[in-house]
Formats: sequence, structure tokens, C-alpha cells
Amino acid sequence: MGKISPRNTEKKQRSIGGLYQRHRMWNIARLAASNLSRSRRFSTAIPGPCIVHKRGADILHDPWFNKDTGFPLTERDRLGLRGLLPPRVISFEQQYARFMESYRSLEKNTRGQSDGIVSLAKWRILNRLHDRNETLYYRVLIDNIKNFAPIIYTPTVGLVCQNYSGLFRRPRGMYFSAKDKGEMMSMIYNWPAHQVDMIVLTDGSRILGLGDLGVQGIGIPIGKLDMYVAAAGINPQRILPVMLDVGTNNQKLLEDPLYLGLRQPRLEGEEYLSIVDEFMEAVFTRWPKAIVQFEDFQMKWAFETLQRYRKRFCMFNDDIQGTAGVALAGLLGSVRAQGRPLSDFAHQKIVVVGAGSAGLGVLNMAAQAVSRMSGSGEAAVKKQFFLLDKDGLVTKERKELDPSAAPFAKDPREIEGLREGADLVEVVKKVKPHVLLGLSGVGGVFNEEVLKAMRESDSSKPAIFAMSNPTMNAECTAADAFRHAGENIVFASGSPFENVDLGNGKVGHVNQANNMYLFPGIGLGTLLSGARFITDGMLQAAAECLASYMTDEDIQNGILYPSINSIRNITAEVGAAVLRAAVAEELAEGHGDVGPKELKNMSKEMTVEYVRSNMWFPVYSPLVHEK
Ligand SMILES: NC(=O)C1=CN([C@@H]2O[C@H](COP(=O)(O)OP(=O)(O)OC[C@H]3O[C@@H](n4cnc5c(N)ncnc54)[C@H](O)[C@@H]3O)[C@@H](O)[C@H]2O)C=CC1
Ligand SMILES: CC(=O)C(=O)O
Ligand SMILES: [Mg+2]
Repeated sequence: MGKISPRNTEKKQRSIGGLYQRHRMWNIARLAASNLSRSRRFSTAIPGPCIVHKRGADILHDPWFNKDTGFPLTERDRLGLRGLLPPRVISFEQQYARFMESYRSLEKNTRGQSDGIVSLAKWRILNRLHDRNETLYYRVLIDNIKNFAPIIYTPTVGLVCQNYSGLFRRPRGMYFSAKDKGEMMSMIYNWPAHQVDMIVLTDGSRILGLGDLGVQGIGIPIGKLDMYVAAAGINPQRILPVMLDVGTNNQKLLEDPLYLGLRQPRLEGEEYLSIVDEFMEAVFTRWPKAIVQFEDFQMKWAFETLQRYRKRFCMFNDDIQGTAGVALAGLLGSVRAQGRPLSDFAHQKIVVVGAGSAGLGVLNMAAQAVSRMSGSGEAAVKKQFFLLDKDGLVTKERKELDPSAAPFAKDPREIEGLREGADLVEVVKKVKPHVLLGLSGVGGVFNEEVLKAMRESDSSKPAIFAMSNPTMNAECTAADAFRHAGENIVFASGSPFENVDLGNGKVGHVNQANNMYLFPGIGLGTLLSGARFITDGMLQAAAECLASYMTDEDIQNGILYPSINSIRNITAEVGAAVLRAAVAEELAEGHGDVGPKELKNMSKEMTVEYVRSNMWFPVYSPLVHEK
């Protein structure tokens, strides 16, 4: 871990107003088509200049521009920095090595301490770098993504949110509260960047499986956007994490004197919606081409806001739509793992535990896929799906059946031997499902008895997906899954687990079924397409792209998803698939100087290269001061 990637003086520079040198990027895409080798294309490029409107100490205190001791002497003169730094100039590579050395020392010094303490210490050292020097921060993140994703993303981000008010040192992103009603249209102009491409928004009401964390949920948009920079190369000057603080129903937080959010119960009904409406209007007034990702909203608002905005604004709900695509890709992979043709998906019995935004999102997308494959109407294909929530099996006899779950509620006449509210063990024993998929947020709900019952599955390779986050909330651990359900399962979890040593020279492969494999590509592909909406077709293209990414050999070894180390590659492919779907649906209006006609004329390979060439990569650019 920790060797700086050989990726040279890259192609993309940062500056205030946008600065993706679009003509150049487009040329790069064309060069790609003419088979110029990757190394030749990039190795001789000199970073272009970056315009900065500040001077002196203001630059040192701005993490977008700060290079710490890395400012060359000529730049120190130009920018009024001479004397504000120790005289020796330290190269980017040396700074990188120094940071990694401190990180390794921290690992050594915290050995033996509890996981929580170690993870928070790691988060703090990364966060301090993030606050000081974003170029170096994103470079270490990109180069060490496998090690650092569990710190800046799930599971540690959950712990960070739980402790946010205590950990708070500096603000990051924007905070809109119920007290800002009527002010948002002007507040949005307080954000210092001229252009914003990607916004991740939460109201903190369902943070991972940790429940209502109020304003402390801001850690989630920050972590998601870090993944956008790392995986999709969205320029960090063009991202915006947002907290919509409409109060909290978490009594512990309301009573905590250090709690930093509004100390009032959550707004409900029209009052709530009027706040979200005002925010959306404000964002799209200032940045009409931005994309808003809704994240970790409690179910009722997740579905309601998706319906309300998806045809008005460029937005999507990651928990409903991103998760569904990732799960579907994994489910199709598990069909291939059994050596069956994909069309067999129409006959797989799937038990989904958790009837929330994520579980229902997965079922809806799976039903669409089966319907496409079998040519039957969606209603006819739902027979193979079994849905459970906290009260057990969901049937049409359920009192106060949620309308979003209703299409998947079983008719008691169709499920002989099972009853309304049947518990999970009963259901698994009776149904013998091919797939057991958890999105319940409840740790350990796939207990020994449930996992042992999966040994009787009708599948030759039963799939167990414990997708809830963070780690403590996973429906089971990887080790328990292989121990109790047998060695021939395929296993995936939402948060990372180590592969399992099966004790006979074999290894049980652990997949990470997390929406991180899709949302960066959905965002980047949509951005470059210039589409005003994100359609089901674009999301389906993203899922299909992920599903077809793995080779048969990988799949036979139980590997359903790519390694996180190749997240930029998979994101380029997914982004291209989304962009091409937007073109096919005639929604693509183009981005920058690349118009709809040029997008339409790109081959699949050119589109992938075009997407890749639009990924920002962290290098120090010469700073040029402009008043
Ligand atoms: N791996 C991934 O990419 C993703 C994972 N998730 C995880 O999924 C979980 C759920 O998220 P949402 O659906 O948005 O939450 P939600 O709160 O909308 O739904 C939770 C559902 O689980 C059910 N449930 C609660 N206790 C249960 C029990 N003992 N047995 C069966 N069902 C039970 C509830 O009745 C509810 O239907 C969270 O832990 C979240 O972190 C969510 C999105 C993406
Ligand atoms: C991964 C994710 O989006 C969640 O757990 O909510
Ligand atoms: Mg989420």
C-alpha cells in the first residue's frame, strides 16, 4: 500500500470555473480511437495552469489550492507566498510518502486497540489532510482506495456520523435547515464555487442501518462525494455535500447539549415537502445542469421525493435505484455462477428481507428484468419473490399494507404452508430459495438456523447477500455464512469483510454488494450526456453493464463484482453505458463543447474513452493569480 501511482502529470487540471479543457479532452477521445497507446497519450502532458483569485496566506488556507511545502519558489514569488513557508520545496511524491509513513505509524501505534478507536484515528488523519490539501488527499485516496474506502465510506463513516457533533472541527458542504425557509434562493449563492456538477443530499433520517442521526448524517454525502471524486473523477471543486436539517426524532440527540442540529422534532407532511421543494428550486436556479443524488432518506420520503422530482429535475435516489442495479447485477451473476443461462433468472426464487426503500427498489428492478426476459407482464413474474419485513412474511392479509410493498405481498392461497407474518426460518425452509437477500438494517438476522436452512436451497450455488450497513448491521458475517450455509454459496455484503479461509486450502470469496459500483457512473454518465432527467433506461443500462463486467472464470470462482481497486475502470464503463442510453433515448444534450451529434457519433469504445478522459486526476497545477 502507499506507493504513488505512476500516473504522471495527468490530463485534467482544476481551476475555478470549470476548466475541463474540453477541446483537449475530446481530442484525447479521438486519439483513443486511433489506437494511440495510453502511456504515449498521457505521459508527456504538462499540467495546464489553474486560475486562482487569492494570494498569500489565503491560498495556504484553501485546501482546493494549497500545496503545503510543494509550492515551487517561482510560484511563491508570484503568489506572495515567499516567507510564509519553510524554504525547502518538497515534491508531491515526497509529501505523499510522508503522509503514508505517518499513516503506517498510526497503524503501528494503535495496534491492539479496539476497532472503533483505530478506525476513528485513521479517519481523523485522513480528514485532516482533506481539510488542508485536497490534491494530496484525493491522490492518496485514489491510489489506496481498497484500504481507505472502509474509512471514508462504509463502515467507518457510520461511526463518524454517530460521533459527528463531538468530532466536528470545520464545516464541509452546506447546511439548509427548517429555519432557512424563504432564504434558500439567496443562501445557495454563499457556496464559493461557480459551478457545481454533483450534489449529494440527505435529511439524515435513515443513515445506513443506524436510523435517524439528524444533522450528523452529513458524513454520508461527504463520503459518497469522496467516492465520486475517487471513482468517477468528478472535480472536487464541483461537488457539494448537503444536509437538509428538518429536525430529528432521535431523543438522545435532542437531549445532547453538544448536538449541532435543530433541536426540534422532524417536520412532516407539506411543511417537510415545502423545504425540499425550496432547496431543489434554489439549486437548479443557480446550477441548472447539476445532478442531485438523494441519499439515506427514510422510506416514505425516499419514494415520495423520487416520484415528485424525477421528471422535473436531474436527480435519482441512490438507495432505491443505485442499490437495485448493484443487487440485480449480483443476482444475474449468481445465475451464471450456477452454470445456468441468464434467462433462468425468471425461475429463481428470491427471498428479500427488508421492505424498505432499498429492498423494494431491488424487487421492482428485478421484476422489470424478469418481465423483459420472460416477456410476461410484471404482475405475473412476482410469484418467485418473497418479501419479509419486521413483522415477517408480507401477504395481502397484512393490516395497513404499505402501498409500495403491496405489489409484492403474497396471496395466501398461493403460498401453501406459509402464513401472513411467517418468520424467516419458516420461509427459507418452505421456499428453499436460490437467493436470500438482506436489506433490513438488522445485524445477525440471518442467524445459524436461517443459514443452515439455506443448505436445502434448490440452487447448486445458493446466494446469500447480507447487504445492510455498516458492518454491525450486516444480516450475517461472511464467516458465519460459509460456516453454516456451506462452502458452495456465493456471498456478498454491503460493507467489506475479509475473504474466508475455508480451512481446506480453499477460500470463500467475499463480494461487496454496494451501490458504490454504480452511483459514480450514473452521475458521471448523466453529467456528460447533458440529459435533464435520469430514466429507467439509463439505470438499467448501468446495471447491465455491471452485470456483464465479470468473466465466466471469475463468476465460477464466486466473484460477482470487480475489485474496488478497479473502480475507475468500472465507473468509466458504467458512465459510458448511461451516456449511450441517454443518447439512444434522445435525451443527451451534450456537455461543454461536445454536443449531442458528437455523442451520437461515438462508438462504444470511444464513449468509454471519452468518459475516462473527463475524469479529474489530482496533480499540482501551476497556479496563476487573476484579480
Ligand atoms: N449495500 C448497499 O449498497 C445498500 C445497503 N443499504 C442498507 O439497507 C438497509 C435498509 O435500508 P432501507 O431499505 O433504506 O431502510 P428502511 O428503513 O427503509 O427499511 C428497513 C426495512 O427492514 C425491515 N426490518 C426491520 N427489522 C427487520 C427484521 N428483524 N426482519 C426483517 N425485516 C426487518 C423494516 O420493516 C423495513 O421494511 C440499511 O442498513 C442500509 O445501510 C441501503 C442501500 C444500499
Ligand atoms: C450504501 C448505502 O447507500 C447505504 O447503506 O445506505
Ligand atoms: Mg445510502
